[in-house]
Amino acid sequence: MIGMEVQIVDHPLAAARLTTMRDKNTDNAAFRGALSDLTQMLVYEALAGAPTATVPIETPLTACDGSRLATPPLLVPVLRAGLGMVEQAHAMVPEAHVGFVGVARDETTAQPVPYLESLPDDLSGLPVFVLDPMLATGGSMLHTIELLVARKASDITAVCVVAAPEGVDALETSGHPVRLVVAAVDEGLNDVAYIVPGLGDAGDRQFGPR
Ligand SMILES: O=P(O)(O)OC[C@H]1O[C@H](OP(=O)(O)OP(=O)(O)O)[C@H](O)[C@@H]1O
Ligand SMILES: O=c1cc[nH]c(=O)[nH]1
Ligand SMILES: [Mg+2]
Repeated sequence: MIGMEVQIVDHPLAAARLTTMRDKNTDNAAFRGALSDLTQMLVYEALAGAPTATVPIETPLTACDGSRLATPPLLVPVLRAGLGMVEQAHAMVPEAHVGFVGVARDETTAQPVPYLESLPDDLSGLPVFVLDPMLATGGSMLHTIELLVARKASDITAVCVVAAPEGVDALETSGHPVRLVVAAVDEGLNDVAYIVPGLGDAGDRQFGPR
C-alpha cells in the first residue's frame, strides 16, 4: 500500500515522556510510568476521528444526545514490551476486548520467533490496535498483522513509541490495511537491528533481561 497513513504524535508532553524513555539512566519503574503516560496520548490521538454512535441520555436538566465510540477497537499487545501499554490503553477504552500475541526476536538473526497467539477467530468489521513500543525491522509487527488479516481484520492501527524508517517501509510495502501512530521516527537501525538513537530493548527496560 503506497501512501500508508503515518501519524506522528509530537506533543510537548509526548516528547517529554519519550525523552524519559530514551534516557539510559531511567530505571525500570520510571520507564514503565513514562510508557504508560505516552500510551494514553498515542491512543487518544489514534482515536481522533473514530466513528461515534449517538446515545440518548438525560442530564439533570433535560434530555440530550450523547456519544460513544461506534466500534471500540480490539487491543492487541505484542508481548513482552506491549504489555506495558495495554493497561493504559484499556483504561482509555474500557469496553474494548483484548487479544494477545507473543513474539521474540532471535538475537542473532533479528527474525521474529512467535510463541503465543490468543485472538478471536473472526475480526471482520472490527478495528484492531496493535500495541508495541518498537517498530524496528517490522518483522514482529508484520507477523502480528498477518495473524490479524488471516482472521479477516481490515482496519489495523499499529500504535508504537519509536519506529525505524526500515520498519515504516516494511509496513507500507506489505500492502496490508494498516496505519501507524507513533511518537517518533528515528534515524535507522544499527548492525544488530536496534533503533538509533532509540531507547534500547523496550522489553528489558520494563521487565529486565529475558
Ligand atoms: O521490528 P522488529 O525488528 O521485529 O523489532 C521489534 C520487536 O522487538 C521488540 O521485542 P523483542 O523481540 O525484543 O521481545 P520482548 O518484547 O520480549 O523484549 C519489540 O517490542 C518488538 O516486538
Ligand atoms: O531498538 C530496538 C529494536 C527492537 N526491539 C527493541 O526493543 N528495541
Ligand atoms: Mg526485547
